[in-house]
Amino acid sequence: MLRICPAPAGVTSESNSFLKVDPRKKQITLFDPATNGPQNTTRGSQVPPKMFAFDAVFPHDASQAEVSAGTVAEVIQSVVDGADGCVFCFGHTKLGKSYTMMGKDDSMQTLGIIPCSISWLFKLINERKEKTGARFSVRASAVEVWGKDEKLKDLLSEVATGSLQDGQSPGVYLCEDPICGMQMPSTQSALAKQLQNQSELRAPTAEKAAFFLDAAIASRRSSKPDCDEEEQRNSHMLFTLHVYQYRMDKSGKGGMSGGRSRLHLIDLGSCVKALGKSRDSGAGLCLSLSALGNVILALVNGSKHIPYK
Ligand SMILES: Nc1ncnc2c1ncn2[C@@H]1O[C@H](COP(=O)(O)OP(=O)(O)OP(=O)(O)O)[C@@H](O)[C@H]1O
Repeated sequence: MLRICPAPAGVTSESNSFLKVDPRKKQITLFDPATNGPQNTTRGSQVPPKMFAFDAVFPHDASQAEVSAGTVAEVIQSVVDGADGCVFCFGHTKLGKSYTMMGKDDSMQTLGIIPCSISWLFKLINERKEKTGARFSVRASAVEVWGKDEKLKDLLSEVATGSLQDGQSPGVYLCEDPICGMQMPSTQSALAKQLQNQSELRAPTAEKAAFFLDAAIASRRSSKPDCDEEEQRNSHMLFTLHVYQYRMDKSGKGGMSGGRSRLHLIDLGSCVKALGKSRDSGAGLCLSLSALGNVILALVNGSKHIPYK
C-alpha cells in the first residue's frame, strides 16, 4: 500500500507533474521530470514512464481515517480470528511515517493507525464476545529499539513497576525462539529470534490500551528533550497488543480451548544517515530501510540467509 505525502509548503502541483496517481486502479506512474509530466512524454525523453501497482494507493489529500480503515481493517479481523498481524509504515525521512502511524491527538480526524487500531480491535472483540460468548484478555507491551547500537528499551517498565527507572531496561532481550526454530530447517533455527521479557500489561479496555500507548510514547528516547535528530531517526517503537481468547469446548465436558494472537503496530524511524556512518566505522551497522523489504522476503521464502545486517 502506498500513501502519497502532501507537497511541502511552496511546492505547486505542477512541480509534482512527474507523478500520476490513480487510487481507483491502485497504481501510480512516474514520468521523467525532464518531460514535465504525462502530457509531454513524447518530448524527447530517454526514459519511458514506469508504472507501479499496489494493494491500495492513498493520494496526498487522503484523510487519516481513510488510510487507517484501508490498511488495518483486515489485519484486525485476522488477529481476532487468531492469526498474528503486523502494520508498519516504511519510507524516507520526514515523509510522514510517524504521522501515519501515530497521528496527532488534537482531534479525532488526525489520529493515526495505532490509536485507530486500538479502538477498532476492542470494538471487534466486544462484538465477538457478544456473538460467540468467547472470553478475551488483552495485554499491551511496548519496546523501543534506539541508537546506532540498536539498544532495547522496555517502554512500559516504569508503568509496570510504578517507579521511575532510567536508561535501558535490563529486562528485555532478544533470544532464539525454540518453538519457531524447531519449525524451521536446522540451518535457520539460529536465526529465529524473539523479544523476551518485556512488560505485558493487562488492558481490559481500549482506554487502558491507549493509556499504555501514551506512556510508551512518553518513555521513548526520541521524546526526551535532549534527543538529537540522528537519535530521533534511529528510534523505532514496537507496540504490541496480545489477544488471548478462550472458548468453552463444545463437547460439554467443561474444557476450554483458545490461544494467543498478536497485533504488532510499529513506528519505524529512518536510518538513512546512520548507514553511511556505520559502514565507515564498521560498528553498529544499521541498514537503510529499503533493505527491510529483502529481510521480509527472505523470511517469507524461508531463505537460509536472512540479511538483517
Ligand atoms: N499527510 C500529512 N498531513 C499533514 N501533515 C503531515 C502529513 N504527513 C506528514 N505530515 C507532517 O510532516 C512532518 C514530518 O512527518 P513525520 O515526523 O511523521 O515523518 P517521519 O517520516 O516519521 O520522519 P522520521 O524519518 O524523522 O521518523 C510532521 O510535522 C507531520 O505532522
